[in-house]
Amino acid sequence: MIVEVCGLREPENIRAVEQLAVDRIGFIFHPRSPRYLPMIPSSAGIIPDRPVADMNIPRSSRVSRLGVFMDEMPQNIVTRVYNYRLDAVRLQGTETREACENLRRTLDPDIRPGIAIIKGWTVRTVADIRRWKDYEGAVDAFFFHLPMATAGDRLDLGLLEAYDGNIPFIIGGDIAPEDASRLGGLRHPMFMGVSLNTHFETAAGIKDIEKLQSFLERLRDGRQTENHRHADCHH
Ligand SMILES: O=C(O)c1ccccc1N[C@@H]1O[C@H](COP(=O)(O)O)[C@@H](O)[C@H]1O
Repeated sequence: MIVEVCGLREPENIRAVEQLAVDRIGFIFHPRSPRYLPMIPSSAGIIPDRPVADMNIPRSSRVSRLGVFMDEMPQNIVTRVYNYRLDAVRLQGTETREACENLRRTLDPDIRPGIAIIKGWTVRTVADIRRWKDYEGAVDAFFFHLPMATAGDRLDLGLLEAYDGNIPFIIGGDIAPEDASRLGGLRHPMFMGVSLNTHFETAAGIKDIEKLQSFLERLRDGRQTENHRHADCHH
């Protein structure tokens, strides 16, 4: 299972998160988000926008980088992929299958060979889950933004049983520290990982390293317990 921490913006905090056992960090390029990572606009659009200077930090060789976009213009996505050396792009607006395919053709191989294209949307019903078919063959993974369920059963993981696609998915949306053991025990053949964000912050865009660390430990424990349980069932 991969762990993605999304919505970072400060270099020191990015370095600290990259020291943890996480697999991917994510930047939000949606201007209305409090976690928005701005670019320095180019002079009259003659040269491409540049990243803010202090974001020009060395890349971790172990932790990959994701950019999150919502109905963004393709040329802006391309500039950010190049400037922030992104390995994956998540489209979380109303982008169509054709938009995903066109973006991949623009980026791969010229700008970023092998870039991962992820389509995300909010999943509230089984019909929402079934929308995966619209993107079959066009994307590398899905991001399902899950709603909160009833009190006591915080995150509604039950909906995921309706997913019968062959493309891996990541889940996110209100995942909190107390969800670690349940997520560690989640078994679905296409379940790829979790995306953590707002419940692991000290302020918008600043991640709480201790909270993340303790979540990662509990996730690993939940995983081990589930693996033992699974092994016992098969003996
Ligand atoms: O975090 C934001 O501000 C944001 C804004 C616009 C699009 C996506 C955004 N966040 C992504 O959504 C998921 C779920 O976040 P949360 O756990 O509900 O806070 C997260 O993985 C971010 O990638």
